[in-house]
Amino acid sequence: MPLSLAQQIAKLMPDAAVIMVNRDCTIHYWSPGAERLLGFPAVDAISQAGLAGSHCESCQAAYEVTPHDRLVGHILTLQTAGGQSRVVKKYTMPLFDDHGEFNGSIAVLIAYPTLPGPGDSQPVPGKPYHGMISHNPVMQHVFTMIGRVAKTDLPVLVRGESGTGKELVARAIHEESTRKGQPFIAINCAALNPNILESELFGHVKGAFTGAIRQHVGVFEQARGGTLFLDEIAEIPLDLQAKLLRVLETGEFTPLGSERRYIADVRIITATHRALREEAKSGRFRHDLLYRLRVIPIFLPPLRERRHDIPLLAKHLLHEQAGDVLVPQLTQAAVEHLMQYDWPGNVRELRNALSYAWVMSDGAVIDMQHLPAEILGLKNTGRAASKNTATRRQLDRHEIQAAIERHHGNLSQAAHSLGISRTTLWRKLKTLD
Ligand SMILES: Nc1ncnc2c1ncn2[C@@H]1O[C@H](COP(=O)(O)OP(=O)(O)OP(=O)(O)O)[C@@H](O)[C@H]1O
Repeated sequence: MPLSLAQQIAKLMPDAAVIMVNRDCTIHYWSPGAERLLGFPAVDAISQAGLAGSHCESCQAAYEVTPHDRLVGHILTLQTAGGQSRVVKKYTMPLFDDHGEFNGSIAVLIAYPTLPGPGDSQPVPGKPYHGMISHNPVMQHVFTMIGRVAKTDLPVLVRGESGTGKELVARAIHEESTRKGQPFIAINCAALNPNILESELFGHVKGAFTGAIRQHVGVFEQARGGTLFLDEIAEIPLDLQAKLLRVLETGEFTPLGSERRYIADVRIITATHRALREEAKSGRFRHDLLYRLRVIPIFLPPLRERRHDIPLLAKHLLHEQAGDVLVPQLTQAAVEHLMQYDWPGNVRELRNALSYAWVMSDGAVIDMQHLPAEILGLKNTGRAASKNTATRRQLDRHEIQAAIERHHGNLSQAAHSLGISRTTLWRKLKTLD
């Protein structure tokens, strides 16, 4: 192994982290610059296979080097030994022996300087921040990240279970950025038929395919100058992933059936509930697209991991729902049940449960018996069945209205979030007048 080569690079670039890995990808050299930039002493780093798997997805991407890796200036966020986020540019060069076999690799990481310093955005714990409320430290860190990344155009990937607030984060970044005032367009890649997804993204000209009776402007064009939020990005088919990658690389897109290329002047924010690295490992997601999209990863913890937020959130959501009308109070017993439940649907489920409870209560006090059966730990028996049709109708109306508002009138997305088809939603809207 040409250790002296790594040492020479380290001498040449004392501020950079110079890391050399063996053919089995264990760390063989860790420069003094790496100690300073990443905070891990060389004695801890050497012989480790990628330090950081346990606490940071992108750390693995930073240290792990495969025979095919040849990364030129990829921007990554990683965590230092002290738990700070650090944005770096990563360069990697695989090395091969005389027989052409992979023989380790050298990685050089340099601090990426364009992010503003801490303190630029000052969310206050317990106060709403772009519609989100929390006093959980992880969420507070997310709010701070939002303020910082908003000052750049770097691609952000938001990961979190359904209903954790991924779209709210994307909107907040847009609102904090200089693109504020320009369009924010959200599209759910899972909700659309893969056959029309390409046209939804890039648009098509009249006659581009059978049934294309008129021109269609895609979301890349609709969001021009603003932000494009691609939700459930892991669900896009591989051939479309290749096309999206090309757009990100060239900064241009071509509508289906068109000869013309357009500049893609959008900031891209993506979201998924899946572990994209795992998707990439299993071949369902392109590695190169993953690296392009996940420059700044933001992770949203599920609600069951921040239970202490539940009373605060419940109050906030009831306030939002009741508006200026009398805001119902939750009894201690109701709060306790809310805090014990696991919330697989996260904040969205909490919102729906409160809508339900509000309808079931007298509107002034919500007690435990007003909560949905699953939250009380009851099986879905008589209680659910005994709901009378009138209440069910009211509840549906409220849920549906809330879903449509949340998705800004987009019925497909509203239907998706309610777990019903677009046609069923139409039918319900008709019966509910
Ligand atoms: N921290 C929060 N404070 C207040 N409301 C929140 C918070 N997080 C989420 N919500 C609310 O929860 C609901 C779901 O949020 P959002 O649509 O952003 O989630 P999501 O993660 O994008 O969901 P999905 O992946 O299913 O699209 C919305 O009504 C949103 O207003």
